[in-house]
Amino acid sequence: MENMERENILEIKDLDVRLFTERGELPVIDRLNLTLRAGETLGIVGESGCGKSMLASAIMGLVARPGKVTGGEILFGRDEKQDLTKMSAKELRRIRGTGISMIFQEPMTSLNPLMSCGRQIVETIVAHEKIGRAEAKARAISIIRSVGIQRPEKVYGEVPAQLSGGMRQRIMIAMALVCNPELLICDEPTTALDVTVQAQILGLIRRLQKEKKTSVVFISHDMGVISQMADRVAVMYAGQLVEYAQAEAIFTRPLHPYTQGLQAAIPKMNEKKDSLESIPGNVPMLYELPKGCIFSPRCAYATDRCRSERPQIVEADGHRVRCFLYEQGGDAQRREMKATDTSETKIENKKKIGEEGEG
Ligand SMILES: Nc1ncnc2c1ncn2[C@@H]1O[C@H](COP(=O)(O)OP(=O)(O)OP(=O)(O)O)[C@@H](O)[C@H]1O
Repeated sequence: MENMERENILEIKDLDVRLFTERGELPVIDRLNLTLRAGETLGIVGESGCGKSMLASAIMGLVARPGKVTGGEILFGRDEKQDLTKMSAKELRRIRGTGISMIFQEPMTSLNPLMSCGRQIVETIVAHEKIGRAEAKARAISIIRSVGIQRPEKVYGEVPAQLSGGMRQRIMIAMALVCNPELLICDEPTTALDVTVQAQILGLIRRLQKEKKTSVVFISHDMGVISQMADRVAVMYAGQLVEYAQAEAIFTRPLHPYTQGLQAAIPKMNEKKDSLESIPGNVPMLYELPKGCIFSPRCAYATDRCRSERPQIVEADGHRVRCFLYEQGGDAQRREMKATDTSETKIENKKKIGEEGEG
């Protein structure tokens, strides 16, 4: 299989990030292990507060107080990997833009409202490359065109406020990709957009990723969106990895009860509800994590053991999953009952991928 031959571009090993607060040291990311293969998309999914954005910050070297990386490694690169957690601020600045770049939910947080879109792209290029301004301008116009904007010369001279939300997101994608980074991190890039524009932007990211062979970490709370983007999926819950597998496996046979709940909520996600109707309750606060399995208070299958003991990650059916149901010698019947086939949901979601167009 082609996938098996690909090298890793990112290896996260035993990553620990803590928040140093008045309530003590809180494990916002707890011994996380993940890998991303070059050219693939790793989807990170979980409800609000699960630590997804903190993970993005850790990869970008942007964890700020009260947060701190307290352990583990984030190895980045093809042949000789460098540990991003050990880099100086100067080295990280160099890597951001050319090695790794990021797009956010709200383009206005990273675009300068006073500077024309074209000029912002030119400034990004000249900050990272030895290149004349005329050449940088030609490249800026070309990348504006390549993100599906039909009048690039006009948009070049416009400030972000003159553009629609979808167009602004396209400009942010252009800025993120103009220096051909190896890795693109997308943190909820379409959450603020309406469904049609969302489909166009997802299509655009997929097309550019294929053309440029970029590796992508794609973060979303929405399993429907993840199903359209990811080759491999990591499900996070309150700072812990609870399931990790090929997307196909996650969507056809989700193992963890939390993943199954996220899956069941797909049709309701677009209603922007704060909680999942299919899973009662909320993600626990980091200062009051349950003693046993952190998902046990919301889990229909929780036993006394789940409420008193923390499960470790186990390999089951080609997945990694953090649940006692899938331990060697675990309850085979319950296991069978849980791993329901949800391939129909997946097929429905594949159908949602929209045509690209200016939005
Ligand atoms: N500066 C901070 N001070 C205190 N708590 C924080 C801080 N930053 C993050 N947290 C807490 O860390 C946890 C993880 O936050 P994070 O933003 O990474 O989650 P998320 O899954 O990305 O959710 P969202 O989609 O809402 O951003 C949350 O419980 C959040 O309240």
